[in-house]
Amino acid sequence: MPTTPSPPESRSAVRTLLRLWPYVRPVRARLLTAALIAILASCIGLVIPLVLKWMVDGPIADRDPAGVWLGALYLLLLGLAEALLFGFRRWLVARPLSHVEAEMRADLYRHLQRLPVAFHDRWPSGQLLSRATTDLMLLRMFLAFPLTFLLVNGVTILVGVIIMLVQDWTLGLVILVPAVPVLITCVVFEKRYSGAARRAQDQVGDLTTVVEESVLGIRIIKGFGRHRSQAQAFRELSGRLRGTELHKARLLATILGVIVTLPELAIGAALVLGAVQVADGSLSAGTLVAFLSTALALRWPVDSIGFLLAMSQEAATATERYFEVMDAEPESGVRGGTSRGPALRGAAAPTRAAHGGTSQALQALEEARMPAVASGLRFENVSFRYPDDPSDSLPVLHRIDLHIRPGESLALVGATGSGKTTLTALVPRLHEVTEGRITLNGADIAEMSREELRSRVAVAFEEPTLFSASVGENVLMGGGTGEEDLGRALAVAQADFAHALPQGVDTQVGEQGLSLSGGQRQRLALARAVVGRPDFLVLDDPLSALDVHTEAAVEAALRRVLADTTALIVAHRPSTVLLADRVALLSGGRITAVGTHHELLRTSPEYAHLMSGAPAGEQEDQR
Ligand SMILES: Nc1ncnc2c1ncn2[C@@H]1O[C@H](COP(=O)(O)OP(=O)(O)OP(=O)(O)O)[C@@H](O)[C@H]1O
Repeated sequence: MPTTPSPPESRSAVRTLLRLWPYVRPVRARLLTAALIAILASCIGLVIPLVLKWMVDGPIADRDPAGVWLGALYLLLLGLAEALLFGFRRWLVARPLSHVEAEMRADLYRHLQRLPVAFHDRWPSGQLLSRATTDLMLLRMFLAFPLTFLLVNGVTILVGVIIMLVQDWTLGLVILVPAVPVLITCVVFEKRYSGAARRAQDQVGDLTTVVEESVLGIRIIKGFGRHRSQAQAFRELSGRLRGTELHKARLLATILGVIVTLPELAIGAALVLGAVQVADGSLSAGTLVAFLSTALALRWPVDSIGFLLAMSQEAATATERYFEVMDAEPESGVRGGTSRGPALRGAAAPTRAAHGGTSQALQALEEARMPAVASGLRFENVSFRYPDDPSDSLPVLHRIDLHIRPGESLALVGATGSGKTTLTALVPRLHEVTEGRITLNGADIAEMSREELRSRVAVAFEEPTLFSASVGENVLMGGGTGEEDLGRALAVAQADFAHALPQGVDTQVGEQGLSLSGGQRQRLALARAVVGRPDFLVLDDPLSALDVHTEAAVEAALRRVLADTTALIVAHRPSTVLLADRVALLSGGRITAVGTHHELLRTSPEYAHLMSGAPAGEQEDQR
């Protein structure tokens, strides 16, 4: 399973959360207004104890029922105002924050589409899914709640403490005693909780990956009776996640224990002291009631700090995980200036002549007569190493020189693992060459925009991928404009079965096209490759799942299409090779022979062996 890069060792939660500013900026006015409204509502809550004081020392002491009723009316109005203001705050933030979440998700999705294939090879899909769902939900909740309430509760506590100190400063100091241990606990908690939150969110990603793999691989799991071992793997991961969540709960329980108990003890102490002072006559009963009501009104703002800090830590972790993906470099666009490696032009391909025998020498001579700006598809001194391969390892492809003339189709043959798929992936720039360059009609593909490159080059892979869309939509993804192109492409790929589906070409194919057979999917993928009438066609063994009769029919139709298309076709079977005008043999990361099928059968024992259908065990891993 691919693994994600490990998270940074330490980070400041505030600095991490500040990265959300570009998304929050457009809604800052609403958030600020909502926070001010919440502060106002909270402060109204703090006026209630003062009304109580007035009632106890005034109308209640004077036994004045009208005054008591008036006080009750004030309390009711204050309570109503507080509730209405809190409701208004929620209304103010709900819509803009769901917009922020949607924007961030859209940006993440857009970025994922632009990240290179090498990134997707490295990152487990579950990690990306969990970032796009759970993490973004945590961020929305943070913006809606802890962000505002850390501020609101902070201001409320400050105002409340000032009111208490004004009522009676000695009792106020008693209430303030637990502040220091509570603050220390918060700092310690923040550090510990941040580690646990990161672990838990990463484990959610791992769990998502396992669920996704199990669902996509359900046929293999059932076919090999692996459901028990798969369930075991799932249980282990979910057990680990449960352990981390319990650890988080224990940390939260500890901080809540401290945050709730110490202030409660302080309130208890203040109550005893206050009662003694009232008995002494040095404090009015109303002041004590107001003091204690204020202290009790501050209970929720203080108690909630634990939750708010925990949610903020989770949001900081979610932000960190979100930006880990967003910070990954997208595919490079147009490479300006000179090419990366030395460009060999015309016949300047000494390695090929040395490796390829007479047929290549002939080709080199022939190319020497061609104009300097060679047309067709040309690999010039191309080397390639996968980004994660150690730099001292042998490159997968080494100094490849290959020229496919305009309108020519060239079959690429080689033992399994020799690098054929890798070579074909370089043409649409799914991977970037490490050295050298590839040209289309003389133009370096690295200097073309991706849109231009992909409008000129079409690809079909051995493993055909279809999307949850109609058959027609899947095919027309390759270009083409309508019914006519679609019908022609389906005919070339011998995919006329599409017309016989329940809703014809409008029939929806299930996820990954699994409702179709392997051969049907391959033919639709081939139709997708040819529908846009590309100048260049790259086919990675696209007929492997077809029976011989269908293959022959596809080949006959393809031959007509290929008449004016420059094509590179990975082939394993002689029947596919015969589609092509010439064949190149890839061995040990190099092109070791180029010629017609019959030439290579005569001159290359390795080629003859590969085409003979004999077990190719000894041909593998020649690099
Ligand atoms: N994403 C990747 N990261 C690192 N190495 C890779 C990656 N994909 C393929 N390789 C390695 O590159 C080499 C060439 O693989 P490639 O798929 O190009 O071979 P192939 O000739 O197409 O094989 P086959 O005929 O079996 O499809 C192999 O050794 C493979 O292990």
